[in-house]
Amino acid sequence: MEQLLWKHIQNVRTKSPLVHNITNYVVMNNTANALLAIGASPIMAHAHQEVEEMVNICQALVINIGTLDEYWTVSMIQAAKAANRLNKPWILDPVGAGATSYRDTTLEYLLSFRPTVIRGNASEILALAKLNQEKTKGVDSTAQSNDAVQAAQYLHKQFGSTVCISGETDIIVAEGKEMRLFNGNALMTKVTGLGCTATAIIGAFIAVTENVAEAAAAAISLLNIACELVAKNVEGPGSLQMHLLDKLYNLTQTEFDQHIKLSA
Ligand SMILES: Nc1ncnc2c1ncn2[C@@H]1O[C@H](COP(=O)(O)OP(=O)(O)O)[C@@H](O)[C@H]1O
Ligand SMILES: Cc1ncsc1CCOP(=O)(O)O
Ligand SMILES: [Mg+2]
Repeated sequence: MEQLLWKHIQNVRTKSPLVHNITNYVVMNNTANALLAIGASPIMAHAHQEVEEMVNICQALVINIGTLDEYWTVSMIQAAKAANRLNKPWILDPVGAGATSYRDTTLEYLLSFRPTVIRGNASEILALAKLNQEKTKGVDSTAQSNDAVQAAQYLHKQFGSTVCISGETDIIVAEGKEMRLFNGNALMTKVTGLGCTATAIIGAFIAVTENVAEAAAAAISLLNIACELVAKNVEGPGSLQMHLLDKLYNLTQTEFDQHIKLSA
């Protein structure tokens, strides 16, 4: 499995897929840079006049509802609809699901276009499956990944999506499959947008990888091993964020093989 995942990483580096992102103001620059660092080609575009055409030329679409507003919601729906019609792989990041009814209504509509992958923290996955009535605190999780496995299975059954629950352990739920990934570093929770970065990177991997669960596992392992290695030599979140781009860019197969921890 580990060798297979490294092959997917190399594939992204050589094929350089065009990844269309409709994401939030907080992370736009960071996620574009992370996509470039792993070898993909990002484009951020949300104008109603061009969204459908953009989905047509890209190899994958990323929709992230972090800083929703009326105009962007329409862009997201146009894009998700087009991806579904054109059979393009697309990933949904339900940032802050359950925090407000506006987010939930928008997410309900987006889910109807059957995202290839859904990636969120445990609170968001729980809210999305409407299995808990508690309010999400905001964009950060108040639950553990394990608590959301049933919710992820429900979402998979309902929408056919591969579901990635992020946290200290990342869990990937797909058809008859549950993978657990144990890389990463707690300092990652102190840098905004690393969940969004995970989502964008998965977007690049589903563009070039047929097996969606493997694509997600390769993407998450790449990000988390890079952070883990960088975290050893940094003083705090600021330098983690900066050095992460370098490590995403130059991570070697030896480093990957020596550090990857998963159960498939
Ligand atoms: N306590 C932790 N230890 C190691 N890695 C973590 C931890 N918490 C989150 N991560 C990693 O940080 C990234 C973002 O996850 P998370 O914080 O759950 O997302 P979000 O930012 O959307 O809430 C994921 O790649 C995840 O594996
Ligand atoms: C803080 C914040 N507010 C709206 S979007 C956003 C970024 C959330 O990023 P992540 O979910 O990756 O931590
Ligand atoms: Mg998030």
